Amino acid sequence: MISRIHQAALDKASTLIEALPWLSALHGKTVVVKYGGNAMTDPELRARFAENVVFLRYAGLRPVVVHGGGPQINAHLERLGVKSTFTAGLRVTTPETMEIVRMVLVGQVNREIVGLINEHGPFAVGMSGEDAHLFTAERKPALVDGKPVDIGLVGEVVEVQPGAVRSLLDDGRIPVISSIARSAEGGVYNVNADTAAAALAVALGAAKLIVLTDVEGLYADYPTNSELISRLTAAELEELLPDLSSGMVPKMEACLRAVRGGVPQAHVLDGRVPNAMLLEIFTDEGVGTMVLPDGEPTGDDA
Ligand SMILES: Nc1ncnc2c1ncn2[C@@H]1O[C@H](COP(=O)(O)OP(=O)(O)O)[C@@H](O)[C@H]1O
Ligand SMILES: CC(=O)N[C@@H](CCC(=O)OP(=O)(O)O)C(=O)O
Repeated sequence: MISRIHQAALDKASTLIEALPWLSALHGKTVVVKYGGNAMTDPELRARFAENVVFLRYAGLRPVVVHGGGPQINAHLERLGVKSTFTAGLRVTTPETMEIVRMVLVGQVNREIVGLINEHGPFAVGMSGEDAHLFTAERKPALVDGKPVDIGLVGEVVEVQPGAVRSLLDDGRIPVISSIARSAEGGVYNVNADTAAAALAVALGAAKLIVLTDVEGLYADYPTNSELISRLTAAELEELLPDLSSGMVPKMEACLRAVRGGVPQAHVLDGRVPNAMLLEIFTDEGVGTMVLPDGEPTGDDA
């Protein structure tokens, strides 16, 4: 008879075996993980996030982290008494705000993520999206009721030169990238981190884009309904986009951009759930919302 202790050990072994097809399919593949500021507020969860990323690296994948830090920027602006507003989910960015955005993302948030990953070994190397011409952006107005509104030094990534990131990956490192871009004219732009992550996933030919946030995934009819949409195609998402509200708009646009750009799967996951990334990648269940290319079966018609 199998004792209870043995049963627990057997269950662990089956969980490991369940991961085998995914380990095999994703070996050597690049996964771009967007780590949102709202998913990094709890120190315990930040440590779990770092562990998960290092796990992916040891499991033979090539993880790349692109991070935001909206709440951390807000806190710093508040301390300095600088007012900041958002239009259509994007921060109105004056030259003074830009200096602070850059300082917080590159000098504070990036350093913290790099430090947490490197507690496990010499893996993480921090970069700003400006470095080695990684991201070049053009100034982008926000769209309010279909009309363009100037929001200052906010950019849309128009060119990605992923060479430096590829070299780091080839060297076994984990690139950790802040969502700042250079402008072709020599300045810097504040770019939404979801959009930057999608652009990089496309340029690297990543196998997955994973966006970590502070909700389970995409809800239908938010906020009246919290029914999770677990799978949808790019075309289905495109239809939903005009009805989405601010926080989710850049995230779902990023998933659409990634999938339309050739990334086979884009996911929005709950960063508040410990090990959500590992559950998504290595188990049969899957969690959060998955966006697939057109023509792929979703849950409803699979
Ligand atoms: N349809 C929706 N489904 C889920 N969340 C939504 C939806 N529409 C808007 N949201 C909001 O978007 C937020 C996530 O965006 P945001 O706050 O910008 O996160 P992050 O800092 O991770 O980028 C959620 O906390 C939720 O309040
Ligand atoms: C243009 C714009 O809005 N940029 C964002 C960049 C950081 C970000 O995207 O952070 P999250 O991922 O935590 O939201 C900002 O200034 O807050």
